Amino acid sequence: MTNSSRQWRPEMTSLLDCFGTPAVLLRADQTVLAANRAYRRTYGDGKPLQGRRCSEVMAEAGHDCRQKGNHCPLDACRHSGTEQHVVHDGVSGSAQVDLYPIRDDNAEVAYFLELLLPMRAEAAQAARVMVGNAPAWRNVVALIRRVAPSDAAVLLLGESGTGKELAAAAVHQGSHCRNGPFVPVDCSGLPETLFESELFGHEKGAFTGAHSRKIGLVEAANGGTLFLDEVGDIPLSLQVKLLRLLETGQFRRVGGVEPIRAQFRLVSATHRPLERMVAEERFRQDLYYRLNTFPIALPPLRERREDIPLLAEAMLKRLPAARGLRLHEDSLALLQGEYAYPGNVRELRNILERAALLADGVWILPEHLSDGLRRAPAGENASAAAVPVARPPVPGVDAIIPLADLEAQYLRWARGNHEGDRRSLAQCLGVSERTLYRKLDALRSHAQHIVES
Ligand SMILES: Nc1ncnc2c1ncn2[C@@H]1O[C@H](COP(=O)(O)OP(=O)(O)OP(=O)(O)O)[C@@H](O)[C@H]1O
Repeated sequence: MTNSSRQWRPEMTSLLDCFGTPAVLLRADQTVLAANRAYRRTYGDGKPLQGRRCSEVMAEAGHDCRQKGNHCPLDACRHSGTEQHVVHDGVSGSAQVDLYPIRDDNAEVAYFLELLLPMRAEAAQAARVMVGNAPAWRNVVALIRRVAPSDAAVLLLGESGTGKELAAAAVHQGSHCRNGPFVPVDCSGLPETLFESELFGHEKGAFTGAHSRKIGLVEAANGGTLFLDEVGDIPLSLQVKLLRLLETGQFRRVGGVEPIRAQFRLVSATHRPLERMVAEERFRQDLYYRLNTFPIALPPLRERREDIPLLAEAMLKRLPAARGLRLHEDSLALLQGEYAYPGNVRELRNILERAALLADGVWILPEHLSDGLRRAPAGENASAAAVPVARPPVPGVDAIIPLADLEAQYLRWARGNHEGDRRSLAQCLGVSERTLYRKLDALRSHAQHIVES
């Protein structure tokens, strides 16, 4: 089915009107096929928008997606054929953009359904830093959104580097304490002798060296969120003191007599198997129940490999050492390969940081990646990545390959990187639109053949 046969039908608009938030049906070349009332009101000044490109409509409404460096979910969806969820910034606020491919009888993507959900600034900020599109990760984000506005104690469970602190900050941002402080406490780094005074503070002269009164972390978290990181590392002897605080909401500074009241949202995290520790009597059961009102398990990176391109892209943008570096497709294949990432997302960030320092040119190449990664087999699904990966327009100059292969590679690159529609791409390539369709069709059936064989 071609774009021209995918015509507007009245039921499309009426179907979209079932959504309360702005919703629009798009063709692959970004033209609007149908838009609901909320979309027309918010972005179109109430005018009909059919046939116009969504990026133009958004730009006129002050949401210039491209200029602001927002990631285009339609491009990503066209490449991957899978739904996309991103956060876009505009002059009048941020919105979560959900994009779904709608398939025809032949399972070909016929249209794209885009839903825009306006977001509070804090929630948008949290979502932006919590990169990921894999179902397991989206589930984490959905649970955070659900629990954040409540008072429930959240327990984040997951291996080191899976994003527990990031998730704790997102709970804080989405809670009614968001204007208060977010106070992380690394429970594994506190020697037993210091635990009480760090947590509860001390009075002047409470012990040798206590030259002045000190406010503890619990008091500092008053009106905000107390994040107990590595809570499974608290020794048994101190667990009872923490339990008392959580049960009474009160504590005493070391050397003090006055009980002090503190109100805070409690979020804890651990990589330890707390349930087993309770069974082995290494962790108090009553404290476990206090902490564990709402558990959220964070998946290890090896169980959400499809997020590696997105994460890598986001990290390369943030790393000062990356200075516009691009990830070569062979490097991405290695990153998405069989490597187990024991250090999870933190390890991925470290790998990219090191690679950025080693790379001289524009590309991060396989030789810039760590040895452990290079020993693991490369992933087969790298080219089906959710994000269009920057790749050189022609293969390495030191290789002579069949012209037909070169043309196919170049076409794939041109299709992924050209900003305009098919007609303008055909013009740039110096061929007719029909020829371009024929060549792209041949590419598609070749890819299909590879998938099926
Ligand atoms: N989904 C994500 N999107 C973007 N960055 C992430 C994501 N998950 C983790 N990171 C980054 O990975 C690093 C480690 O994350 P974080 O400190 O939250 O992990 P953690 O589970 O608390 O680790 P630990 O248990 O060792 O304290 C941070 O730099 C964080 O910004």
